[in-house]
Amino acid sequence: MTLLSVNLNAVAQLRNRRDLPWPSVTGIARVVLDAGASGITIHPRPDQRHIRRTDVFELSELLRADYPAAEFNIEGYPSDDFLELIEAVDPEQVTLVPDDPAQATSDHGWDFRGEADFLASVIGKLSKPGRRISLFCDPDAGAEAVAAAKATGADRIELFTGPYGACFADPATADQELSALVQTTEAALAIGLGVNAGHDLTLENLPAFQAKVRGVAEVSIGHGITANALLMGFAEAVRRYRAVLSPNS
Ligand SMILES: CC(=O)[C@@H](O)[C@H](O)COP(=O)(O)O
Ligand SMILES: NCC(=O)COP(=O)(O)O
Repeated sequence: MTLLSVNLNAVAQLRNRRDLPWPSVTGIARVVLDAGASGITIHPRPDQRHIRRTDVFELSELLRADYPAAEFNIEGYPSDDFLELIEAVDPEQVTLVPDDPAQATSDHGWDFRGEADFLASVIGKLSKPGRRISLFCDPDAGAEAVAAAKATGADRIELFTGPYGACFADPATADQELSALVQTTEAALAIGLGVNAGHDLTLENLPAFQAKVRGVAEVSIGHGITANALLMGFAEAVRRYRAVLSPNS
């Protein structure tokens, strides 16, 4: 079974359009956990364009108080501020991503060999019982790279599925991407490194991914699931507004 962690970055970004508290990030967290998601993912970025520092603490309190079995997964570049946030919030999973502060979104995995000493030192600081460390990983990283990832002390890699999502409409290219993802996954699992996956996974591209890339422990999905939720929810919202405007029609 592959667990679903719902990324709430997009919900926070929608909320941030106005100086208003809705859509509520903790409110949507409740909805997705009540619906069976196994955890919540956030990627607080330095400019707080979506998840704000206050969201991180509010989500942590919610999970601790009402959803103790849910996993809190915090993603980000291991800056001093990020490490201090992790220390304060103490999530079950930390996913380290090699993003620079100005980056629009995550678009590549770590260079495990080039950054080996840095990653080992960060993981040494972050590791503790009950916390998992995952490293964002290029889909075609291959066996040598995942061995280097394992040597840093990480528990898992997170496969960057953006390139697969981007080429899904072209079956031949998507098949090549899936083969690369399978090879990287098998190499990781063979040496005892767990595998997560995420970025641009959708209801359309997830079935083929799930059928071919076996052994993935968790997927984190945000943008696609938020788009689906809007589409699936707009009709009911319109009906309710119309009922207020024309109660007897
Ligand atoms: C690490 C990763 O895969 C990203 O999907 C990230 O969490 C998304 O960040 P944005 O929501 O800021 O694009
Ligand atoms: N780690 C990937 C993630 O959390 C969600 O990415 P996306 O579905 O918003 O592209």
